[in-house]
Amino acid sequence: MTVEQAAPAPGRHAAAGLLSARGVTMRFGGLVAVNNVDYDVYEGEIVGLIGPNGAGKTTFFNCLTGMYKPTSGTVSFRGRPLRPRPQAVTKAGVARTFQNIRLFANMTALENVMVGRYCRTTTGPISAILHGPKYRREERETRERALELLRFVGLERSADHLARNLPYGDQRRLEIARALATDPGLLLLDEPTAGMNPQETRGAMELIFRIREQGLAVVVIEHDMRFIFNLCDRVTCLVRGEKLCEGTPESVQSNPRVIEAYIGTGPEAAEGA
Ligand SMILES: Nc1ncnc2c1ncn2[C@@H]1O[C@H](COP(=O)(O)OP(=O)(O)OP(=O)(O)O)[C@@H](O)[C@H]1O
Repeated sequence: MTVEQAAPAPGRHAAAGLLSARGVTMRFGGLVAVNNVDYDVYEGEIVGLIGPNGAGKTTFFNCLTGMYKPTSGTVSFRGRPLRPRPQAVTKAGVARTFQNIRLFANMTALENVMVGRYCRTTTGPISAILHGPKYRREERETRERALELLRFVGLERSADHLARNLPYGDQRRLEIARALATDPGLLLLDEPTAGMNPQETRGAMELIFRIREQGLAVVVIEHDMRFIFNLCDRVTCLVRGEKLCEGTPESVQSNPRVIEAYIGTGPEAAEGA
């Protein structure tokens, strides 16, 4: 498959790449879910990853975040190779949310965000067990930061509510707050508006813009094309595990190969594209 690649907007990519994937391939037995994908994300941009069902988007996210060890290829972040282990990737500064929300259902919203924060705390096991001064200070700071993040995503009033009792859209926001608690430089969102009503979707877009204002880069997988094209600086389209094209929302939206890839996957997608 030939990849059509739009030239980057002048000046936009003068900065060094934040995340860089080269030749990433993921096979499941005989199925090649991701095939030799090169991918770059630059500081402070919002990029979209689109493609019909089964195109390999989530598998690619899993390769970027250490959930899967790619069959071949490399991923680096801030110029350093990323070890394909979720914890190592999080510590390096890449956070993600999941297509199917993965919160601790029986913990409060605040506790969920605090859990995200623990990858940045340094209290050793002895101090934690004895609740020593260092533990208490870190616990207080963790709590304050978690509250700040709940405010940032608009959930401050739900801090003490159990995650499972939150409305669906709020659960998605909570997942984002928990991801932000790890202090990432790059946030990967897998279908952040799935199941949301139009008002919640507008809220999610506004939240992603505010996350970028904090200096983060964001990659978004979405089936809602209007959302993607209104939100993103750049869009990449995957089809059958391969990169079909990449460029500005306008160029991708009007690309006949993208439209063709969506036709046959359902009227909704074709209409959206
Ligand atoms: N763990 C796995 N084992 C075997 N096959 C898998 C596995 N995960 C994904 N696949 C297959 O890899 C292909 C890509 O799936 P993936 O979920 O990455 O696509 P997607 O673009 O995210 O799809 P969707 O938009 O429907 O979420 C599909 O054919 C899927 O069935």
